[in-house]
Amino acid sequence: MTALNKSIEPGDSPDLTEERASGTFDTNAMAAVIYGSDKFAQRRREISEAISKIPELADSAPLPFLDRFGKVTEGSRKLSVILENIDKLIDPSSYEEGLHLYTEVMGMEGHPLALHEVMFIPALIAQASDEQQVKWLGRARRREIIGCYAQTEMGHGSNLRALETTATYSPETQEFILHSPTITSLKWWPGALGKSANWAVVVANLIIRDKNYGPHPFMVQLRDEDSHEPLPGITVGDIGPKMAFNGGDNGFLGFRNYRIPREYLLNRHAKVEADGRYVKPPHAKINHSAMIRVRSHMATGQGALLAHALVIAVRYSAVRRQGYLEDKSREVKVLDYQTQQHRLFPSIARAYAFIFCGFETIRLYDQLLIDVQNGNTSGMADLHALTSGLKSVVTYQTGEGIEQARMACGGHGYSMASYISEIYGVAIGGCTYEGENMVMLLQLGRYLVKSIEMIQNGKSRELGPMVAYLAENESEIDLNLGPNEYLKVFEYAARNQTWRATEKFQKLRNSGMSNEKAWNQASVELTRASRLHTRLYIMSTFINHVGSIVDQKVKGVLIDLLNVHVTYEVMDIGIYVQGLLSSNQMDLIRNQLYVSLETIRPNAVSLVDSFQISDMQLRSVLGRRDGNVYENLFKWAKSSPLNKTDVLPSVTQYLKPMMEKSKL
Ligand SMILES: CCCCCCCCCCC/C=C/C(=O)SCCNC(=O)CCNC(=O)[C@H](O)C(C)(C)COP(=O)(O)OP(=O)(O)OC[C@H]1O[C@@H](n2cnc3c(N)ncnc32)[C@H](O)[C@@H]1OP(=O)(O)O
Ligand SMILES: Cc1cc2nc3c(=O)[nH]c(=O)nc-3n(C[C@H](O)[C@H](O)[C@H](O)COP(=O)(O)OP(=O)(O)OC[C@H]3O[C@@H](n4cnc5c(N)ncnc54)[C@H](O)[C@@H]3O)c2cc1C
Repeated sequence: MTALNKSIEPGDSPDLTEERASGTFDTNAMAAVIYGSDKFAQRRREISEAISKIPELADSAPLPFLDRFGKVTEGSRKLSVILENIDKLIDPSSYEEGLHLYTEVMGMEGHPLALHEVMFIPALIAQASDEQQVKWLGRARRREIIGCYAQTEMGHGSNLRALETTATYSPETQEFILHSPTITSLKWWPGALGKSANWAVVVANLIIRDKNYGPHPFMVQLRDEDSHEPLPGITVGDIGPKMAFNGGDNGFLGFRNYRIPREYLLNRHAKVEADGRYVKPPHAKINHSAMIRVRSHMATGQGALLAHALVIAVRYSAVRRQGYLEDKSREVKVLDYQTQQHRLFPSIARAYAFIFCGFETIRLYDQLLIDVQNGNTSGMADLHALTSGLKSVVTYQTGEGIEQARMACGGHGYSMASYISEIYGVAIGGCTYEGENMVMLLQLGRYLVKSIEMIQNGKSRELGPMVAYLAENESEIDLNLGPNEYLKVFEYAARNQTWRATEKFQKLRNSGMSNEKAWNQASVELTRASRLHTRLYIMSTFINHVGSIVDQKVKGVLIDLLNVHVTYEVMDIGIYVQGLLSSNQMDLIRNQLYVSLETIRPNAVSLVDSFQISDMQLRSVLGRRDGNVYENLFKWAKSSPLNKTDVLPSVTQYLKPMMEKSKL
């Protein structure tokens, strides 16, 4: 019996055992749905089992007790153990298996290869020519070199057109000269840059004969491959502690007229010939493909983070007893309170929705990658708009859900023993990285405005499938018919808001205001339209995915979860549907939501168990699979370095003399 399936083990908390017994479906079958196939769900369990057999892969101390230096060292130590044992643990050619291995062993804190896998290698795949891939990709995959993705500068992250780092072409020597002209031009934030990476994909403005061709990606060696010392002309270091990711070394980087060969411009799409002739890429934004890739993966990634926090909060809520309902002889599980269910269950639904929606988005990205490799860039604008909105909505809602999960654990949720604050710190980083959320919502807003303009110009037929609803008229809503009717409510809200925001923008512009000023004055309304459009997409992919499930018991509980989702989401956007739904209909939906919370209640623990996050990965005293929270909380506190001695030196040095003095 593994520690991961829904089976009940001797010594488990009776409260959790009771919860697992009330589940109506097989958690392994649900895990197969969550992880895309039974085969991969099974592989995850096998990998977790294999990890548990290598004691050196365990944390050397609870991570919250380590200082920054300890966390960075711990990440590198574990990486070396992983690599010594890699063939025993995973199929090294599988990205997904690698991701599971790293997530479980490393925890949330970050490690030297995170950006290497997530951005550096993908940037080489998308932007390096075949010849360049022969030169670098194999070395990167074999981890002979460690890379990062260095784009953001101290002064500019969102506005890529204002980046200051230059790569000036010298036809005489056939080199690019990289230079950081100001303090604000220092690269700032790239993960793994500070201390780990020896190579980087650096984004710099390409200058040829005084003409600026805009940001382009260059392959740049930063450190000596033997000594790991920075190369002459390179200034590099760590930017200091952050809200989270403190086992990672986000860094700064400056160049002093640093020369690289002409062949180091990643030239799958844009080229500079020896004489300085520039060959344009097939699409102006093709250099942004590494960002599009990460944004496409963020729905699944954030869904997993939300799931992680919910495993902790839901299990803990089933063992935490506080207060009374009808039976005054025993306190109730806090999970029985309607307020607790309302706090947690819609987030369980969102975690599932984000994961399912992520499947579809990754499929769209993989298709785009193939199309672009074949010279067809026509899908780029659609996917850019979609993923811009999606990363913004899922990161924001994930942050909200995790914070509610923390509060749902009361005081112990505030302790690092819950691990929730670490998950929160990591998740909300996503609101900022890969494009600040407001900025990205406005990118989608721009696309929505263009779609409305097409309708106004009689070109509705040319609209893509995801925006076709903007041209439709609303129909009668019968809310007894199920999720598809709720989808229509969302379509109404998104359509109405998109038209209103566009018309506001157009009216301001037509009044003589500049395009930019009119845009700025309509921008809050535009971001609202973008959020509604994105939430509609999430809901529709959730509905479609549930419709495709074969296992009837799994499908049944997912339909219950879908009912939580659609009713909660529609209540949440009440202000946008006032013209469509009567107050009687709103009351009906509200009541359906409360009924659906009760329906989900017996399956709540099984739904979070199905994420199959091992205790090692969970790193939470409150969320442990066996539910034995209290004795382990005491053990955890006793392991605090502060408890190594009864009397601290700071007490002897400062507090005792103070108290002695006060006695006189
Ligand atoms: C795989 C596992 C995932 C888990 C990850 C966990 C690990 C954590 C790792 C964290 C790593 C973090 C890395 C980073 O943060 S890297 C740096 C990311 N930086 C950004 O995202 C910068 C954000 N800014 C931008 O993307 C652009 O500058 C912006 C889109 C905001 C504006 O670009 P620009 O000024 O150049 O363009 P315009 O606004 O003028 O638009 C011109 C037209 O181009 C279209 N456009 C813009 N971008 C794209 C694109 N990428 N693809 C297609 N089209 C694009 C835009 O819509 C305009 O079109 P129209 O003229 O037709 O309207
Ligand atoms: C954990 C983490 C990891 C990161 N990893 C990397 C990495 O590996 N590589 C890398 O290159 N970078 C990395 N970054 C940097 C990240 O990509 C940028 O911080 C991000 O793109 C936001 O840019 P900024 O910091 O310049 O924010 P700013 O753009 O300065 O945002 C500040 C405020 O201005 C607003 N704003 C800006 N422009 C507009 C506009 N046009 N309209 C309306 N409002 C606007 C924003 O909404 C925000 O409220 C990382 C950042 C974090 C937090």
